[in-house]
Amino acid sequence: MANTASSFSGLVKRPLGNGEALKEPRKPKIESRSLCFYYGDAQALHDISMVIPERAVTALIGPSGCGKSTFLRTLNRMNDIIEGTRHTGEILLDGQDIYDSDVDVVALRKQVGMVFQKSTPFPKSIFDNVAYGPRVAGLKDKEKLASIVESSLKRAALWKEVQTRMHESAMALSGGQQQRLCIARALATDPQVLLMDEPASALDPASTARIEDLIFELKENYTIVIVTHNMQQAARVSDFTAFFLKGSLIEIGDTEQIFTNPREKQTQDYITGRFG
Ligand SMILES: Nc1ncnc2c1ncn2[C@@H]1O[C@H](COP(=O)(O)OP(=O)(O)OP(=O)(O)O)[C@@H](O)[C@H]1O
Repeated sequence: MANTASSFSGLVKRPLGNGEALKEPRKPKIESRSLCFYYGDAQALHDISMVIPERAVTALIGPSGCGKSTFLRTLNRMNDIIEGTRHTGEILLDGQDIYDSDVDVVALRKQVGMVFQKSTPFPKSIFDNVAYGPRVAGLKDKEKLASIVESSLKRAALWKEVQTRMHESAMALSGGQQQRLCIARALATDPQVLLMDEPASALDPASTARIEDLIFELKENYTIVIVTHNMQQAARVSDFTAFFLKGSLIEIGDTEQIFTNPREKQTQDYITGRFG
C-alpha cells in the first residue's frame, strides 16, 4: 500500500542530540555548490546545491536511479575510482573544496567514512577488520591498536557480542553484526562524517532497528548522510531530508516538514506513493 503523508506525521520523532531544538541553525559540515556529475556523456547530477549540517542525520530519498548514491559518493570522492567520470561545481568540507588538487584523497576518505548496503567484512578476524584502517595509516603499537579496536566496537554497539571472539573470522558473524562491524571499521579511522548507502536494506527488522538506534547515538559525534529507499526509516532516523528526482535536488528541509508539509508537488507525489 502506498504511504501517505499523514502516516508519517504519526511517527514518534526523536529529538536532535544534545537537547537542541530541531529548528536551531546548525553549522554546515558539507556544502555542495552547483554540483553537476557525469558518467561519460551521461549527466547524473544537475546543479545540486545543498548544505549538510554537522552532527545531524541527513537522509537522501528519491526513486531508483535519481542519483542518491552518486551524490553520496561525490562526498568522499569514491566516484573518482570509476573511469570516465567528471564533475563541475564544488563540494566543501569545513569550507574547503575536497576536489582541490592539493587534497589528499586517502586522508579525505578517513575523515569521511563510508558504509555500504551489503556489509563487506574482509575475510579476516574481527580484530583485524577493525584494526585495518589504523594499520594502513602506519599504526603498529599493539596496545594502541587494541584500544582503538575496542572503542570502535563499543561505539558501533558490537563490543559486548564479540569481545570474547576477537580472533574469530568476521565472516562467522550474522548479517546485522557484520554491518555493525563495518561501521566499527569506518569509525576506527576517527572520521567526522559517515556516509551510509542503504545500510540496513539487507537486514531483518530486529537488526535494522539496532542500526537505526546506532545511527541515533552516533549523530552526537558524527555528521551522518544516509541513502535510504525506506521512507519510514528516513522519517525515523533523520533530522533533515533531501528529495532527489532525475538527478536534481527537488527540496531539502527538516524531515518532519518534508514528510508532512512538503513545499514541492513532486515531493508530495513521491511521499504519498504516486510514483517511484
Ligand atoms: N558506475 C556507473 N556508470 C555509469 N552510470 C552509472 C553508474 N552508477 C550509476 N550510474 C547512473 O547514474 C544514474 C544515477 O544512479 P544512482 O545509482 O546514483 O541512483 P540512485 O538514486 O542511488 O539509485 P538506487 O536507488 O537504485 O540505488 C542512473 O542513471 C545510473 O544508471
